[in-house]
Amino acid sequence: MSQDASEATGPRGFIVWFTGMSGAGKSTLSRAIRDRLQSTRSVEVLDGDEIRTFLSRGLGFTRPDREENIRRIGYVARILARHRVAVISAAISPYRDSRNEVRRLAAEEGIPFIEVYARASLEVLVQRDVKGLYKKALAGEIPHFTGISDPYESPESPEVTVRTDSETVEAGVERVLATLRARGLIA
Ligand SMILES: Nc1ncnc2c1ncn2[C@@H]1O[C@H](COP(=O)(O)OS(=O)(=O)O)[C@@H](OP(=O)(O)O)[C@H]1O
Ligand SMILES: Nc1ncnc2c1ncn2[C@@H]1O[C@H](COP(=O)(O)OP(=O)(O)O)[C@@H](O)[C@H]1O
Repeated sequence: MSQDASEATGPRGFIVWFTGMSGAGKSTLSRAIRDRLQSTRSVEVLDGDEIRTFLSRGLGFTRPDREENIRRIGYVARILARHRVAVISAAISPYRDSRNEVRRLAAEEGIPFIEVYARASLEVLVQRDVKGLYKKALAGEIPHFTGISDPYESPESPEVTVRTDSETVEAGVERVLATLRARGLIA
């Protein structure tokens, strides 16, 4: 049986939900935010790569598979947030409907949900090519590659947009933290 979260004490949980294309900076910003918060509270990063190894193994990159991946991450995020963890999700989550569904389910439980759009131009992403995937995708070697051979639906009204092609990591982190502070979620 699960513990009644209302019996626990400490700051309330919330979900910071990153979205953005591969190489946009979701992992970098998530880890930096975790580093800033972890001395004062419980915090967990749900990183795309790790999730796909342990929770969503076997899922690919078709729309139904990505939707299932996001549904699972959202489920775990809500469980953690219920127990007062600051949850940071760093999956691409390219579909607006999937993100909005996670937001809706969080809202049903009164869990604050902060959508953060990690945004950079395709030109910069291709220049960065952190994992060498853009080169392959542009050569037609990766079907369903987000932004090249698969859609990316940018958020319509994210709580925060971080332009990682023109802002420093530190500035992006500060803006996310400022939003959390303004909502009374962190000190
Ligand atoms: N076809 C295709 N499209 C996009 N990304 C691909 C693809 N194939 C492999 N990868 C690698 O998988 C990481 C994205 O997985 P996610 O779980 O975040 O994707 S999703 O949210 O389910 O859409 C993504 O990681 P990040 O670069 O950290 O975003 C890629 O490294
Ligand atoms: N302002 C910034 N914010 C985040 N990442 C940045 C920024 N400027 C440059 N980068 C670099 O861009 C890359 C982003 O990679 P990563 O965080 O793995 O992206 P993602 O998780 O979205 O795939 C890293 O090499 C990071 O150092």
